[in-house]
Amino acid sequence: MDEPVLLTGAGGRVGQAILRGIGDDYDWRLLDREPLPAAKVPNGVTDADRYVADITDERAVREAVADVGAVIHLAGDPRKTAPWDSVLRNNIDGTQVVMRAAADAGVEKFAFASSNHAVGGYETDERTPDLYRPEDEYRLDGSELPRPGNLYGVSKAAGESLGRFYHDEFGMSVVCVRIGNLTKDHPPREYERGQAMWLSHRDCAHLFDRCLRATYGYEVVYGISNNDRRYYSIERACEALGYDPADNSANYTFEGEPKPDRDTETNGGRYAADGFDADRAGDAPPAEPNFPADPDAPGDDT
Ligand SMILES: NC(=O)C1=CN([C@@H]2O[C@H](COP(=O)(O)OP(=O)(O)OC[C@H]3O[C@@H](n4cnc5c(N)ncnc54)[C@H](O)[C@@H]3O)[C@@H](O)[C@H]2O)C=CC1
Ligand SMILES: O=C1O[C@H](COP(=O)(O)O)[C@@H](O)[C@H](O)[C@H]1O
Repeated sequence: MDEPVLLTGAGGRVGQAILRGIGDDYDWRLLDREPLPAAKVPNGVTDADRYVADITDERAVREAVADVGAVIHLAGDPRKTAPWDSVLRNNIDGTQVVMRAAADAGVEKFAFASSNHAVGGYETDERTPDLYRPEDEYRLDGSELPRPGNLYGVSKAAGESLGRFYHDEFGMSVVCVRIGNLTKDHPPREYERGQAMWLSHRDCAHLFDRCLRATYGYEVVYGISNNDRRYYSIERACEALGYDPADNSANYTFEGEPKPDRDTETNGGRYAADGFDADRAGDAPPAEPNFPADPDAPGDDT
């Protein structure tokens, strides 16, 4: 892609996993409502390419999106316990502002960070916990209707719908990635559900790289690693995007330790050059988070 790529929510966990992996492969515009410290910014990204703005600020978003070829839209409230007023503003209204501005600017490709919680309602009492185990053959493949288990999931389903609209009515290529559970260096510890939907940092960066390079119309795919435990199919991501994940939560013990003789080497450090600090890039969010802490959020694994 010759034109710049706008990454919203660049300072967060997913944004940093992406920048750590493919930070020097694109000309980035980084947008976040929090200023990004140098350690979170790849080399070569100038001050002019960094936007401290809220995604509900239409004017700022239109400025950031001008002349970009693609958008990776991550900014929003990621808490599964997020209240309606927050997801309405940050996730639904914010996504509408970013998608509308992108469509008006003639952006070619738009990758939207959807979530497993858009389909959490399929995890019924009858299906769980078997669903989370390697022997279970039940699969969601992205063609099913959303079935949110919380208001956060509702907001992600709304984002997917906005994407459908901006594809059908404006011709923008849109891919909605229902991200599983991103953690760094090892799958979520002692958490069957999390291990079934683990997305490693390197697979995350690779998947969004494919979203920028592949040719597609409108897609809904699952963003998880190649886990033996899984109830989300990665087939569509492989077929439509050329996704080829490297990691599998089965290569780790239930406690999250690498199993001997398994390939668990992560690709940390590729971008450890001046300024951008790869060792810090994937760390948990800053001590003062944007949103009050999610009581159910995993500890320090992100
Ligand atoms: N981390 C995960 O495992 C998963 C994440 N997701 C989605 O991926 C996206 C990123 O998630 P994380 O990186 O984990 O969250 P995060 O909270 O670490 O990062 C979000 C970033 O967006 C920024 N932001 C939030 N609201 C904003 C607004 N109104 N305007 C401008 N910037 C804003 C924050 O400052 C923060 O830097 C979210 O949309 C989340 O729902 C979906 C599924 C799983
Ligand atoms: O959408 C999200 O999902 C992940 C995984 O969900 P969980 O129910 O296993 O915690 C979550 O960690 C992340 O914060 C959220 O944005």
